[in-house]
Amino acid sequence: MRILHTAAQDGQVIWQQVSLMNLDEEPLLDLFAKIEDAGYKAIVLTVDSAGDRTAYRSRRLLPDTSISRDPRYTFMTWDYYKELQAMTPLPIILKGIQTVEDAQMAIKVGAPAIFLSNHGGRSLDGSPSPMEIAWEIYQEDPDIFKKIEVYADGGVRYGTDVMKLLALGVRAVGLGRPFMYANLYGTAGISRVISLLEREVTSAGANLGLSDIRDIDVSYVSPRSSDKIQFNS
Ligand SMILES: Cc1cc2nc3c(=O)[nH]c(=O)nc-3n(C[C@H](O)[C@H](O)[C@H](O)COP(=O)(O)O)c2cc1C
Repeated sequence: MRILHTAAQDGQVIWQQVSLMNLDEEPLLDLFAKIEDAGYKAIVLTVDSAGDRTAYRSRRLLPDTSISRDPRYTFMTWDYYKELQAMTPLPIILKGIQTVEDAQMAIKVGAPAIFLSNHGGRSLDGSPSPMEIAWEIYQEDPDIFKKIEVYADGGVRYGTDVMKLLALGVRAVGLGRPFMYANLYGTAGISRVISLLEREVTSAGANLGLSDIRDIDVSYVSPRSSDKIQFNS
């Protein structure tokens, strides 16, 4: 944890993801104190994934490394979230929000931000992608995007995925496996992913007639069917 933070560039904001499984290793207050001391700016708490991860494809190829989740996951409630938030001055961002109702509850309990995520589909096959969740939120309660910071990850592969999520009101997106796979080529691989994405986002923005990415809004996208979104051009 400390090593990662030491590697951060000046001004780079780093968050620490935690699962309740970490409780097996150390008491929560100690864990939170370590995260605070190391200089992280937020804690990202995984609130779903109560069961074992499924990781379907790797299970067919690799030895079974599944671990039973801590049974305390079943006690993950909104009240428990409030207790956790009271233990640290750092904002605790809820990761794994998949419905408009849970996004509304997050606002109600005063969460600073939420992460729409299905963990890249590794936890529960068939769970909605962040694009589908963001679209559901936009249709049913678009003010959510104004009331709370909404981030998203899972299946973001192209610049156009980034743009569609931002158009719906998501503030920032995350990518998992593209960076993991690129890391096989070390710094060069990571730089390549960043430059590809940068180019894709820039050219999608230009083709949409945007001069500043901050001007993107929902008028730039429309539904093709209930679960697919296309650009308006
Ligand atoms: C090997 C691997 C391990 C992961 N471990 C965790 C984890 O411990 N906790 C968590 O919240 N998400 C975990 N994730 C999910 C990522 O944080 C992220 O949500 C996901 O990879 C985003 O989807 P993408 O890979 O399609 O971009 C893991 C993902 C991968 C590929």
